[in-house]
Amino acid sequence: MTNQENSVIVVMVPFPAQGHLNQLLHLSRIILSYGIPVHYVGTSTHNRQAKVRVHGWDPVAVASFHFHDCQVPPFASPPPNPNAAIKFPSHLQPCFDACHYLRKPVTELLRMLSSQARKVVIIHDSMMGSVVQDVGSILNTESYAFHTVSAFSLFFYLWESTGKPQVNAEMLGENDVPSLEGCFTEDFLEFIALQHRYLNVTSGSIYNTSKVIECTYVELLRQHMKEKQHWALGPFNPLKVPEKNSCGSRHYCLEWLDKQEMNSVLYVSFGTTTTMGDEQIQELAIGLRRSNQKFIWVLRDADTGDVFNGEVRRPELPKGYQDSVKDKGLVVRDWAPQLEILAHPAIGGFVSHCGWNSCMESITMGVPIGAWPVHSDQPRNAVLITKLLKLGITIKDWARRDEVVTAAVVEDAVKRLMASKEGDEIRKRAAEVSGAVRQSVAEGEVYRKEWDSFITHIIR
Ligand SMILES: O=c1ccn([C@@H]2O[C@H](COP(=O)(O)OP(=O)(O)O[C@H]3O[C@H](CO)[C@@H](O)[C@H](O)[C@H]3O)[C@@H](O)[C@H]2O)c(=O)[nH]1
Repeated sequence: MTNQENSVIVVMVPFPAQGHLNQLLHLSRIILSYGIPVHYVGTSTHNRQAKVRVHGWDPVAVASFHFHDCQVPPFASPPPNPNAAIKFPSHLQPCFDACHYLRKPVTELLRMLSSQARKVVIIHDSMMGSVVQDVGSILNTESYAFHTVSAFSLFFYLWESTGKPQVNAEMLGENDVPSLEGCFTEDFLEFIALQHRYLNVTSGSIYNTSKVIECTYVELLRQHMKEKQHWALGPFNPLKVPEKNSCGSRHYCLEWLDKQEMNSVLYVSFGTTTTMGDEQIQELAIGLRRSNQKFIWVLRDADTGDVFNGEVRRPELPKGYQDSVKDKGLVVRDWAPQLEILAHPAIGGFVSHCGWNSCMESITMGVPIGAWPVHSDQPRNAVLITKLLKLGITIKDWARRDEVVTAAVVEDAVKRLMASKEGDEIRKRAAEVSGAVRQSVAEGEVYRKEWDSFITHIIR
């Protein structure tokens, strides 16, 4: 056998939305560090999106992955609706539905790779089950589902959808778990159910979480799916970010942060799938100003299905706002280097929608969260962060999700988080938990053990 025929290769099949593309790209970097070649498969648009938005490590490193650009028929890429009753980004559904066309090219690629290697290991987003449904018919292949959400929210989703079977462990926090009402559109719930039907053909499940923070829920998932192997391989995001990018430059907001005192700046960002209505933007703007705290606010609409084409709405701020917060606040309208911002010592708090990437990035960087969930798994992540891990406070109460969060609520919450004894205590705890997660990455500790077990398993 040649070296190549004797080799194991990994193929990543991500779901085409930033919070998903990003996690499998981070995972690719770690797998490559074990000397295992990584192939990353998607539409040309989404591969390009993943590459241009690499964060926390040198984008030049992506040249080491094999990207496969698949062609799919053009899909509609409408703008988001800021006034929709359910805030789930339903404008992305045509893009999600277009994944259907990836089944054929992905199967062809897997057949081709399986003839060249001893084993092909497919790691696919759990939302891409239908795309990799032919894996069972291809020699030398095995597949693993990657779940992009917290073990906490995934466990409760699976547990509820299978009629709440008896579990052995104590059900920590069950009474605090909000229902899924208002979290998804019907179309997307159907989409999830369809994709989950293919989970039974996978050999195991991978999570971007750490046992340091979610041991109970990883264990509950293990009990719930006893026939599968489970690995908590997070955090995927780097723990140490480079000072400068490969061109030697830094984003202007990092330069601004350099001039601020430690823990003195609040970071406000709602990820890539949130679009706020004008009234909510006005209230948030006024509340931030009245809090009298320094802030960086990333004010963008949700991504569209194709982020490189189409009109982008520029949400309106109150008249003269930017001048009125000069020296105190920065409003960033474009892509912000979030991981680098959270890693900066001047950041002392994060107003977040609680997307799982943002939660993991904030936890690893030791930044407490003001939780403002908007849709999907976010209300449950908010409970995990505020009630179970005690790493933040609630800003938007999910029970009152249909109401605008007023400037007075924003002002009060920002002061609590940034300028109160309560905030200082949560910051101290956030630093301790971040330290424990970092410690877990050391030789012989829990993160290494999970990785050693996973790599030994896939190269066997
Ligand atoms: O200007 C920006 C905006 C975002 N980000 C990054 O984009 C990612 C956003 O991911 P996340 O925080 O998870 O939010 P969403 O984009 O909303 O993620 C979707 O996907 C996640 C994973 O499934 C879910 O947990 C969320 O609820 C879902 O909305 C993070 O890595 C951020 O660091 C930037 O770097 N700069």
